[in-house]
Amino acid sequence: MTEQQTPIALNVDDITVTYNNGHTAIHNTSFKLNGGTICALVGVNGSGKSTLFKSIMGMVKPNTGSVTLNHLPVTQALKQNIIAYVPQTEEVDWDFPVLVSDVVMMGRYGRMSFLRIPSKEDKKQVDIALERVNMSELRHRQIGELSGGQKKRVFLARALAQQGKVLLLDEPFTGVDVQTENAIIELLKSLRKEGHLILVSTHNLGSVPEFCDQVVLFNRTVLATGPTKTTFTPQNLMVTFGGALRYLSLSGEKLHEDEDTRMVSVLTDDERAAVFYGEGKDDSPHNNLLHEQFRKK
Ligand SMILES: Nc1ncnc2c1ncn2[C@@H]1O[C@H](COP(=O)(O)OP(=O)(O)OP(=O)(O)O)[C@@H](O)[C@H]1O
Repeated sequence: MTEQQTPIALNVDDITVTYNNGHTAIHNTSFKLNGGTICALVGVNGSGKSTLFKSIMGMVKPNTGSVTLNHLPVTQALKQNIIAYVPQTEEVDWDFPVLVSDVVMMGRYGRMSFLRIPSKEDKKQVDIALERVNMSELRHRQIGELSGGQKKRVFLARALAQQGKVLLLDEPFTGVDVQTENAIIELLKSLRKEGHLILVSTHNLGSVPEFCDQVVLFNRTVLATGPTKTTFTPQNLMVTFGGALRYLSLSGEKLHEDEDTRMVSVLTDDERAAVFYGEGKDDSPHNNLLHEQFRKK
């Protein structure tokens, strides 16, 4: 079977990760996703989202359980360039003297010989990737000279140049303006149409129903997973955010097709998605996180 014909599938099967210091960051975590999906990974700070990404990428080895991509173990999937990862901005050394186009070319390394001499095809894919994230004009800039949003787009371009059908994005919207966020969302939607499987962690709850068709609600293990319409409910979000979430309004399509609208209210298109929180005196990290989101509006 050729790469194009292979149905895309990610299977995380009962993984547990304990770091060397004895901390079990995630446990008994299982979910399955197929191509043509954008899935949101949602959870409080420290709930283990990055650890989950790193486990899928084989950067952290689970103590138990397994991750397979297209029924292949991660190590083989990586060799076949099936999967690309956009890490959190803080995990990258921005002082490293390298040009934007060089960073994007790194996405092609897995397809080059050990001499790493770019072919015509490599250069073409870098051009296409830069164009798709609207960064062609800045291709000769040093990476350290870019703004936060531009850096995100360069790393997205690197993942696109890799031409992996599975994309993992760790908080791609943190520190980016609304225009850039919308541009990234539109790009992800077109990748979904092309059959990509996209798993994206985000703290921006309001935009999840706008572009994610699946969700994984997470706190060290999967709390709920399934279609956004039926899973991204106020009740499930209450559980995910430790009960700090008092009231939630979501824009986008109707979340419930039946009569039971529960706490979900549907806003008109021009109303921005909004997440409201109670005025309680709860100073827990959960509550502070939610208030922080509210302030950003
Ligand atoms: N290398 C490590 N060694 C030991 N503990 C770690 C390591 N990396 C992360 N942890 C711990 O594992 C837990 C999960 O961290 P992780 O970064 O996966 O969470 P997260 O959900 O991505 O958080 P955030 O939303 O803040 O980015 C945290 O308690 C963190 O302190």
